Amino acid sequence: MTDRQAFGEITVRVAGLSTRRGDNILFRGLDFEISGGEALALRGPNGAGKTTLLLTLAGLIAPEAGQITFDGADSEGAPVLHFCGHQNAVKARLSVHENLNFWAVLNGRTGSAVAAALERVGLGDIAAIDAGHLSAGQGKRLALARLLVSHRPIWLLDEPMAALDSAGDQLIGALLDEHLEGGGLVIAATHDDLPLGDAACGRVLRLGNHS
Ligand SMILES: Nc1ncnc2c1ncn2[C@@H]1O[C@H](COP(=O)(O)OP(=O)(O)OP(=O)(O)O)[C@@H](O)[C@H]1O
Repeated sequence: MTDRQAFGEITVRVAGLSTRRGDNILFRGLDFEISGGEALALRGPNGAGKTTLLLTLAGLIAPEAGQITFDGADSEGAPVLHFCGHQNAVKARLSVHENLNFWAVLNGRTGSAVAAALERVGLGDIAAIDAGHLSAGQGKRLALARLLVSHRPIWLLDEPMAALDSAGDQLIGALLDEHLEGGGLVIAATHDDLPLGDAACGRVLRLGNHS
């Protein structure tokens, strides 16, 4: 582990994974492996199963068959992953600061302070307003700030660049690069290229018949 690494070695191994939604098996016999320092972009047409795969990896949908293992995960059972869905999980009547503080309490204050995380994502000046007033891109920035307040090595991100402006794309690129440099890993459903730096290890997994 180098000085820059925040996490120990971790590998996600997926073997023979099949997941059903309704009557349809969306993917069958899926095998892949991803380790700390790598980012895997899930690509494919609408309905291909990208979100479903993220939900399955997060343990929110039971697979039809196959195994998912997190090698190197803390044997004490400390949470290893963040799941950021395409809905931002924002409570409209709480302030921006209160929303993020809720997640810090729930997930553990193992990363940046709430105020620092809000500054980092560009919401420091509007921390006191009700989150219901946020624009779509600001809501996405608030969701991304959750990644910063609790240190977890595995980030599962659904459309992380959705609604972000070009500065927001640069922000997510910087956050991803730092996370990978620290030994974390990222699996992201996306229709666009992840804005990774040149040094980052980006891979692509295509889902669906038309990809
Ligand atoms: N609860 C459900 N019951 C039945 N089918 C479902 C359910 N949830 C999702 N599906 C179907 O599963 C398929 C995969 O959906 P999913 O959201 O994983 O696709 P996606 O690749 O993320 O798509 P997009 O690019 O549009 O976000 C879709 O055809 C969807 O209609």
